[in-house]
Amino acid sequence: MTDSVSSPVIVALDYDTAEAALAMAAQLDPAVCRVKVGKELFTIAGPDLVRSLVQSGFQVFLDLKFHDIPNTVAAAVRAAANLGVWMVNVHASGGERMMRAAADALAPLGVNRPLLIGVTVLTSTAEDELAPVGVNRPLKEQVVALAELAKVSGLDGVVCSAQEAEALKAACGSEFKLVTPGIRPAGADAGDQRRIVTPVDALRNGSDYLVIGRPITAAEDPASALKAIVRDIEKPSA
Ligand SMILES: O=C(O)c1cc(=O)[nH]c(=O)n1[C@@H]1O[C@H](COP(=O)(O)O)[C@@H](O)[C@H]1O
Repeated sequence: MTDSVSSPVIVALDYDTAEAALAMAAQLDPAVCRVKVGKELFTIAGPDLVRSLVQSGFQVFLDLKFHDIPNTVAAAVRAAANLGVWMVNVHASGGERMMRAAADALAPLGVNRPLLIGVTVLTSTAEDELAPVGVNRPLKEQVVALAELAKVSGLDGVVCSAQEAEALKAACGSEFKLVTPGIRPAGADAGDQRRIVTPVDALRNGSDYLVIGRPITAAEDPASALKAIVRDIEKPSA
């Protein structure tokens, strides 16, 4: 799919009703930003909502972070592609065979296939949370290792923190897409996120796409909050 959207921002539509998500989408311009449908909204509003956003002209990132046996994940990403989404993700920790099955399932769709992205280490995870789940190397090494595995498995890129973007571009090359949540304008509340970066710094580090939820959706005027972020990242010094 072509990059016809002017900003790298993906607005996370983390709402608990289809009406709220559509009301937010109505304030957004599909020529300026993309939208993300995650677990909460999809569980509530399902594929009809996704189709409706696609029909409104949005490039949709379906963020369901699939992690299952290869056959199930392959079928799930195929179902996502049939909804017309622009991007879909799986957990890179599901391993090479699972990721290859997902990539192989999308390959027959050619240029019309969604981008297939692997989640490395969630941006809400801090360094000291890895050992208790059995990961005994530094967080950045874990992110790079999962990204390299995603790349050899045929994925288009990964979800990571923009804190790791520079290391990942060096390890995986400039074409490998970096999708970075945990984005917070200076002074914004981190909430449950642990590895946060400002929009300007994220792009400087090499992020291709910025996933932004609460700094936009919880703002008093979400459309203005998005405009301010876009203005910031388009400044010549950015
Ligand atoms: O895959 C994702 O989109 C994702 C991965 C990750 O590591 N961290 C992360 O925050 N996300 C999603 O990105 C969004 C971030 O939202 P805010 O923290 O409100 O900006 C949420 O919808 C998360 O589900």
